Amino acid sequence: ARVASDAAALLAFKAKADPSNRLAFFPAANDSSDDHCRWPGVGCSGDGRVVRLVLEAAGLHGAFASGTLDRLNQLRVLSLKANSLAGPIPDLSRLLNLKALFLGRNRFGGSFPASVLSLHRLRTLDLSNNHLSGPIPPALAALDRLYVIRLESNRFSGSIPPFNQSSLKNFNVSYNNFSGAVPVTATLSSFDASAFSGNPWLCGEVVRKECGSHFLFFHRGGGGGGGSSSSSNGSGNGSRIAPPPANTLRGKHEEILLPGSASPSQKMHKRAVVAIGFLAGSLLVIGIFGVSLVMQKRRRKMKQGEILSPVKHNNNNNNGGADASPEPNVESYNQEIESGNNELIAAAALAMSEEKVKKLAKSGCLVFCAGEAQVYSLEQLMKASAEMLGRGSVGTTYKAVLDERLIVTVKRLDAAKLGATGKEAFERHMDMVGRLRHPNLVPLRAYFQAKEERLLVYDYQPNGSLHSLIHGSRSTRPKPLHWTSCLKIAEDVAQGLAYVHQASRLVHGNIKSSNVLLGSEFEACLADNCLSFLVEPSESQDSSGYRAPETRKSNDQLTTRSDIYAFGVLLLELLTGKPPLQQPLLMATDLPAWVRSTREDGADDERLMMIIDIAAACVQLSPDSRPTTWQVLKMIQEVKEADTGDNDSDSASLS
Ligand SMILES: Nc1ncnc2c1ncn2[C@@H]1O[C@H](COP(=O)(O)OP(=O)(O)OP(=O)(O)O)[C@@H](O)[C@H]1O
Repeated sequence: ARVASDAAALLAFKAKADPSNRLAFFPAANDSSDDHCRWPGVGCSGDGRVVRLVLEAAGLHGAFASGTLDRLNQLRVLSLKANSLAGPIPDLSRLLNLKALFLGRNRFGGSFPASVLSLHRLRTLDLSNNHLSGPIPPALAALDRLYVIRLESNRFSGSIPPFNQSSLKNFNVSYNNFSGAVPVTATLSSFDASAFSGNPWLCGEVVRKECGSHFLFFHRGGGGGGGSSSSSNGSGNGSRIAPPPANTLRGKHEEILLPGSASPSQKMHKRAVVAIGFLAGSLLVIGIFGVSLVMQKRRRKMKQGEILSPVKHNNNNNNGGADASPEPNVESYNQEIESGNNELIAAAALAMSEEKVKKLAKSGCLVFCAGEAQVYSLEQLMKASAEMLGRGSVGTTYKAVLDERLIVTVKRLDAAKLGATGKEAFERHMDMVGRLRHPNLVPLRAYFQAKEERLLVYDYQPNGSLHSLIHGSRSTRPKPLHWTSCLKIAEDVAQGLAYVHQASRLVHGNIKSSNVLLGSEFEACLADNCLSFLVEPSESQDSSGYRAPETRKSNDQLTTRSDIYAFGVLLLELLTGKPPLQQPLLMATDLPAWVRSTREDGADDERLMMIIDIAAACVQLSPDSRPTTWQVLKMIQEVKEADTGDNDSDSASLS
C-alpha cells in the first residue's frame, strides 16, 4: 500500500507541477506495481519506496502543491532545480529522511519554508535564485548536519542567523536584502566575503565593513538652499537621510505604480496596484484564450509538420529604435484578434524551410547553457509557432511557442551585422553569458551555431519592455511612472548590472529601455546581455543616446563605466519620460531643475532629488568621475531606505 501511495504522490505532484505534461509518469495498471520506479528521475529502494526524485530543468512550470511529494517519507534526495515552479514552497515536515533539497532556479515566492527546520537529517539546502522574501529563522543555525546552505539571489531580509555548524562548508547568501552585523562565528568567518556580497546593508568584521557609520552619498554643497540639501536626523556622525515631508505627491491619479514600489499614499496605491494586477490578470487570461483560438485556427489550416513561409510583419522595426515598438503584449494580441488581423500572430516558424532546418540540425547542435538539460531539440524549436517581435542591432527576435506551452524568445543573429567573431570565440563568449543567472537578468538558455546560422534562446518576458511602459506602444498610451516605481525599476536594473559586472566581469554594452523587460511579477530584467562583443561598432548606432562619449566611435571602449553612463541616461528617461535623444545636454547642476520641471509628483521631495543626483553622477563625461555599479546600487538603496524609514508598513512590499 505504501508503494501505491508513493506512486499516487508522484502523480499528484505531476498534476499540479506539470501542466504541459512533460513528465512521462503513467498510472500503473495495478496498485502493487512498482512501475513508478522506472519513471524518469525517480529512484527507489529495493522495496519499491521512492528515495530519490531528481527532476532538474524538466520544464515544470506549475506549482509544487502541498499534500503531494511530502507523502514520500523515505525520500533522501529531492531536486526540482532549474524549473519554473511558482508559488510558495509547501510544508515538507513529513520528509524526515531528506538529506538533500535542491529547489534553486525556480520562481518560488513567499517566505522561507519553516518546515525545513524539522528536517534534522538535512545536509544540503539550496533555495537559491527564487523570489523568496522575509527573514531566515534563527533555528536554521541549529540544524547541525548542514553542509550546504545556498540562499543567494532571493529577496531575504533581516539579519543573518549565527550559523556555527562545523559541518557547514558551502554557504552563500549573496544578492539578498540582509542587513546588520554578520555574527562573528568561527564558521561564518571562514567564508569568503563573496558569500555575503550584494547585501549592501550587511556590516561587521566578517564582511570587513564598519557598522554604525552610515555613509551618505548625497553631499550637496554647504548651505543647501532651495530644499536641495540632505537633511540629517541630528545624530551627528551616524547621519541618515531624514524622512521626506508627507503629501508631496501630485497628480497621482495619472501615474502608474508598479507592484513592489512604495508610496507615501500607500493605501490608495495598494488599491490601484490590486486593480492593475486584476486588470493585467484578466487581460492575460483573455490574451491566452485569444492566442490559443488563433493558434487553433492556424493549425487547422496547416498540414501536419508543414513549415509556413514567412508572412510580412506589419510593424517591422528596422532600426530597433525608439518608436513603433512591436511589443508582444497581451493588449496588442487582443487588439489584433479583435480587429481580425491574424497576420501578426500567424507568422512562420522562424522563417526557415524544412530542408534548411534538417541541414542545420546535421551541422550543429543546440547547446544548453549553465549545465541545464536539453529540454527541446533544434527541430522542435524551428517548428515552433513563431511571431516576430522586432529587429535590433544584431538580428531579428522572435517569440516561439513550443508544444503549445513553452514560450521562448529566439534571436536569429544576422551575419551581416556581426563582426568576424570566430566559432570558438563565439562559443566561449556564449558559455560565459549563458552562465549568468540572476532574477534581474533575462537568462540565455541555449545557443546554436552552424556555418551560416547563429541563434540565441532566451526566456520570454511576458510584460513588455520598459520602453513601451514609458513611451507607450502601438496599443498602449505613454503614462508617467510614479517616482517610487522609477526607484524600484532602477534598483532592479542596478542589481542585474552589478551582478554582470561583479560576478562575471563582463560588460553589458547595450543598456536601453527596450532592453529592460518586465517579468511575470513586473520585475525589471536586463536583456541582450553582453552581446555588444559580437557587433561591429557601426552597427550599434541606434542606441546612440545611451552611448558614453568615449564609446561613440568604437565598441572597444565599452567598459563597466560606459554601462553606468547608459544607466544614468536610462534613469533620466525613467524620471522624465523623455527618450535619450530628447534629453537636453545639461550641466549636472542644471539637471535637477529640468527633471523636476517634467514631473508632476514629488518635485520637492528630497528623495527624488537624490535619484536625480545619482543620474547626474552617472552621466559625467569623464569615465573616471562616474560611480561604480556597486556605488550606484548602494545609493539607490540608500534612497529606498530613506523611503522605508518613513513608511514601516511599506517595507514588506518593497523587494
Ligand atoms: N526575452 C524577451 N521577451 C520578450 N520580449 C523581448 C525579449 N527580447 C527582446 N524582446 C523584444 O523584442 C523586440 C526586439 O528586440 P531586439 O533585441 O531584437 O531589438 P532591440 O532591443 O530594439 O535592439 P537591440 O538589438 O539593440 O537590443 C524589442 O521590442 C524587445 O523589447
